[in-house]
Amino acid sequence: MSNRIKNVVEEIISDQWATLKKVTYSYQNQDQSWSDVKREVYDRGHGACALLYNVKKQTVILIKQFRLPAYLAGDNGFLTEVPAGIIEDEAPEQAIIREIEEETGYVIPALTSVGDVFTSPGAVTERIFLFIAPYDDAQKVTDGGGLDSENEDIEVVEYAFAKALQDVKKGVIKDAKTIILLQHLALSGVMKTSNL
Ligand SMILES: Nc1nc2c(ncn2[C@@H]2O[C@H](COP(=O)(O)OP(=O)(O)O[C@H]3O[C@H](CO)[C@@H](O)[C@H](O)[C@@H]3O)[C@@H](O)[C@H]2O)c(=O)[nH]1
Ligand SMILES: [Mg+2]
Repeated sequence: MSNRIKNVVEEIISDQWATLKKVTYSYQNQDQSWSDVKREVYDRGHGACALLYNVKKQTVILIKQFRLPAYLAGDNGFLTEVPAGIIEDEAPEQAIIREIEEETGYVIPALTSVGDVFTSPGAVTERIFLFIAPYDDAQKVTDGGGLDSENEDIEVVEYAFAKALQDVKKGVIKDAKTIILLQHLALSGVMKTSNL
């Protein structure tokens, strides 16, 4: 906690599926003076996501689903992403193991953590925990596709890794966590990037 922040007062504006708060606080500027600041903050918890890769096939598993906020922002709304989900009362790795199975149909017993990021720190409290893991065909146990009870309609796509990187370059893949993980995998040297 910074001693440049004090008198934090939170007021809940909306508390339905997630929470929207109005927060006031005193902030000490670089010149030591104090300002009173007011901000709106959206809290929908934290998330976890994972990039599944197969070195032998040079492929990755991505999913495509409709994202209303992206649609409202002018996109067609159908985003290609890594599987991801909201962390409930559990460790990030446990959350992503469950989400991978629900969304892609793969059972992945263990993953490697590659850190965590704030997705939109000016407005949203969310921290996303990033993972990678190898997969093979034998680990696919169901079709995946998400939960009907949550109106999820997810298409699972096995992508050539080189095509995924080209789609990042072309701006076809626009989701930040997905781009971070694809670029991480490219930099890690685990997959071939020589033809790019
Ligand atoms: N009823 C209701 N359901 C909602 C609402 N907002 C989202 N949902 C549903 O709640 C479910 C959440 O699915 P998860 O798989 O757990 O989360 P996610 O949306 O994939 O979130 C992941 O990706 C996000 C986008 O990058 C990340 O923000 C998040 O941290 C996580 O990584 C989805 O079915 C979604 O439609 C809402 O306002 N009301
Ligand atoms: Mg999800």
